[in-house]
Amino acid sequence: MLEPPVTELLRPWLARQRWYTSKGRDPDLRAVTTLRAAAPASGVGLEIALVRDVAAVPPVLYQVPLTSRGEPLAGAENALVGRVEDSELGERWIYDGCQDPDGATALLRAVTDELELTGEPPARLGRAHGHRTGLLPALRVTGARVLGGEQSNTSVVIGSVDPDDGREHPLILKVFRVLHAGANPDVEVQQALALAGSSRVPGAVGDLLGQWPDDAGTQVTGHLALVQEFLPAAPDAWRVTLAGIEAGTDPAAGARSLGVATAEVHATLASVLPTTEPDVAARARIHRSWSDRRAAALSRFPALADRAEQIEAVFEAARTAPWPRLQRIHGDYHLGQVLDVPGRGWVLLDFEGEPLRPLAERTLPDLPLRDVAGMLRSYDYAAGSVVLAGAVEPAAAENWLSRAREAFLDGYAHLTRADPREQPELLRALELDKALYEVSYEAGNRPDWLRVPLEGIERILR
Ligand SMILES: Nc1ncnc2c1ncn2[C@@H]1O[C@H](COP(=O)(O)OP(=O)(O)O)[C@@H](O)[C@H]1O
Ligand SMILES: O=P(O)(O)O[C@H]1O[C@H](CO)[C@@H](O[C@H]2O[C@H](CO)[C@@H](O)[C@H](O)[C@H]2O)[C@H](O)[C@H]1O
Repeated sequence: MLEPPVTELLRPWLARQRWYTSKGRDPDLRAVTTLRAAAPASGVGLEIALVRDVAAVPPVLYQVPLTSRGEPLAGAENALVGRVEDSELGERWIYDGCQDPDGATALLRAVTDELELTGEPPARLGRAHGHRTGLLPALRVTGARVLGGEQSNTSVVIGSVDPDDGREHPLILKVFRVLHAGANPDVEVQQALALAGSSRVPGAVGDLLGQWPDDAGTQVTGHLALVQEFLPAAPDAWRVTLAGIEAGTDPAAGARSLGVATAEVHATLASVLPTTEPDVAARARIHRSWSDRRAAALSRFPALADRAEQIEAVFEAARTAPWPRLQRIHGDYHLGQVLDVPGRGWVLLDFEGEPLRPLAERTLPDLPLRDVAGMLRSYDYAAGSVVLAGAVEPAAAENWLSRAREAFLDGYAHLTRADPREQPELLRALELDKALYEVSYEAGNRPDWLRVPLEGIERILR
């Protein structure tokens, strides 16, 4: 027994985290289960608390790995969640398990199936299973650090060496914060690509599957974490692109090669994962999702009501236009999801899909042009953000944007032999859909950036 109970301890802390989805509103947490390491490494206990925020509509299930220590951990003040009184162990210091290097190491060991995590008996059953996909030697962990920045999940870079030859094998452990029943596309799609031999995603190492009771008490399964090869010294395309615009560099070569890389990934995905006909039901479902996004953006930004009819007309034109076969895609493709890896080229990350979209939708075959549209929106964001910052004149940014767009589309068309510009209704609807999603996303996360998708909507409607 802990005093205060873990849900009370977590309440104020969770509300301050970047990945908390109901910013500005207090959570109301219910304990779902706690997965505990059977034999704690180094005397530091790892527990994964699964807590449901029932104040959110619909309720959101969060994963919170915690470590429990008998003494404070020097230098880890920022990782301290709080102090509790444990009825068996006495006073304990509870840390964010991702920021505590022993916690991150224990999570890695759970993924590589060297550490067992079991749920609280008897009523709140839960369990986790590690699953190794890569042939890694027995590694010695040398350190762990959480990556900072704007992230929907928590990623920890883990240094490790092969004790036999001293070679370094840096790894990245991604802890999914919002959990869903079912396979997480970030695991499923990236592993499918990596195991097909694609160098366009990081090497696969393993994943952690969890079991927990859903709202109705039925045991469900979903992914808790993913471990991959970490690619050091690889800036993401967002940073590379911003530096390029500010320096006045021609974007054509980089954007074209990104178009080629995108088409290559789409081709591999179509060959290793199921594809489907765009039948009446699939078209209706996707068309409905566009209308839902329009409604969500309008409720976030009511002034958009003036544009509602024009927006619906764009969606209607796309619904009746010719559609290609549906297939698995990236799903939330933007410049921040691509690394520029020296000697390897563009490497794609984060196939989890849009965090604001239900998982059931994100795992269905979809329109590959959705990714093309996502990247075009991202070039628009890059141009918009340098103008917002006053770093580049609007006319120069506009000129840069049109070169980047055309080069990206040329690269994509070159490899696929299907030019997205030959499907203008669909491409326009998907760009508009993404911009509407961005209105909702920015309203909840970065209201100062709202101008960028709003201006994007105006441009698309023009
Ligand atoms: N395998 C990797 N190698 C190097 N950096 C990575 C790797 N995976 C993720 N990153 C870095 O971590 C950031 C966040 O990862 P991402 O998978 O996009 O997480 P999130 O879902 O939290 O946004 C990326 O933008 C990138 O900078
Ligand atoms: O990377 P995530 O999976 O967390 O994606 C979410 O956050 C992104 C912001 O970091 C957001 O992307 C939007 O902003 C980007 C610039 O920061 C821009 O390049 C993208 O085009 C734009 O959509 C993404 O939409 C959201 O799902």
